[in-house]
Amino acid sequence: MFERPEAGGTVVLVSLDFGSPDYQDSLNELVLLTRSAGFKVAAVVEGRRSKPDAALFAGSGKVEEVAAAVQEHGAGLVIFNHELSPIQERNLERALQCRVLDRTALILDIFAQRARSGEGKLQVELAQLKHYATRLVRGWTHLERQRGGIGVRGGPGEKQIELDRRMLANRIRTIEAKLKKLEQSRAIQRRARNRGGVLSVSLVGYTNAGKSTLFNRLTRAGTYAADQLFATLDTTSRKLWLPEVGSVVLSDTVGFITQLPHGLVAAFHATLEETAKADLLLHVIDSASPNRDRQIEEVNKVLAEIGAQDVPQILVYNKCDLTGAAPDLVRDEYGKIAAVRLSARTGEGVDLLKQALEAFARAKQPKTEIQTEPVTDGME
Ligand SMILES: Nc1nc2c(ncn2[C@@H]2O[C@H](COP(=O)(O)OP(=O)(O)OP(=O)(O)O)[C@@H](O)[C@H]2O)c(=O)[nH]1
Ligand SMILES: [Mg+2]
Repeated sequence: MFERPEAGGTVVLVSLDFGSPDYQDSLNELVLLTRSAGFKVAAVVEGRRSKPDAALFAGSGKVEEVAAAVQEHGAGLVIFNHELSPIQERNLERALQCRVLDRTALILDIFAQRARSGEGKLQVELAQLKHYATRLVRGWTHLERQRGGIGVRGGPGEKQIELDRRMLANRIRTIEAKLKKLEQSRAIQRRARNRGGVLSVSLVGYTNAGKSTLFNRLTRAGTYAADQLFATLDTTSRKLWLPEVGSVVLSDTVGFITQLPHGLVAAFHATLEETAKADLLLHVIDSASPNRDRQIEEVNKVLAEIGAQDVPQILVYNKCDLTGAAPDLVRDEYGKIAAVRLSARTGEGVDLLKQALEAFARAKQPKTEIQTEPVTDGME
């Protein structure tokens, strides 16, 4: 009904507090997401409710307040910090006379802008189609009810929607088949690498933690690093050479975020599976973020969802230039390196991380290959 707003366009954000302790964090994150998508935030309309309104999500007084803000700032888009039902979205667009997006659609929009590789683009398209398909189906049952039940057939609207649904379903199947093929060829590559005994290390972490900056630091590759959420969408892998160990395959991955839409997690499953099969995860943390601990938890939750909870982790407390803490290396009670504090931006502490990788690789080598000294894991 409304055109997709231009990047750089002005938007009004709407965020309602239903009493969740994470409310302020999720609002701050929405502002960052909106900027990352290339929009300017003109106003934030906030409110408090016990539960969403069935028709408009917000109360009608709140919707009037939003409409006034849209008018005042000449906004072309309103973004809700929540999931809207298709009906709420439609009612709101009618009431506000402008395009309305929910949080999921905003994240999908960012993903669509960022995907670079063929596979990444297919994954995003799949997530978008699935998002759209549920809307169409729900819209359809809604129409059906208006027409007086399932018995009434043959209206032109229904035929069109039925056709759209079939086309969508076909496209979804085609994409899924293509993704499956890509996944298989990646599995073959992975097997070849494993046979060669090459260690695989994945950088994981919350979006904006500094994974790509660290990846570049370690490999000197020109991966897109930016102060945006979801700057990286495709898994990039490069070989890194460590003096005592030889080659290591290092992968940069998509960042995690709270309330990542479910369809998206599924869509990126194939890419994230790489992560689950790595020998070691470098869990990169923005130690300067006020939400540091919540973000660590969230990342571990997603790792568990993709079956990577048992892959060994080294925590990388990044951005130590901002916190003022000196680079450092922390061992656990068994002498294994558990965490490294560094700054990917200035490079201080990156040598410690290389040491940690070397120590991990040495400990992981099959015992038969070790001739001179037994593996002690640094235990004494
Ligand atoms: N001060 C400081 N800034 C850093 C450091 N590392 C990264 N940054 C900045 O943090 C922002 C995010 O960095 P990225 O490397 O793109 O983060 P990412 O984890 O790859 O983010 P996504 O790809 O969006 O998940 C950029 O503006 C970086 O310049 C650091 O050690 N110190
Ligand atoms: Mg990145």
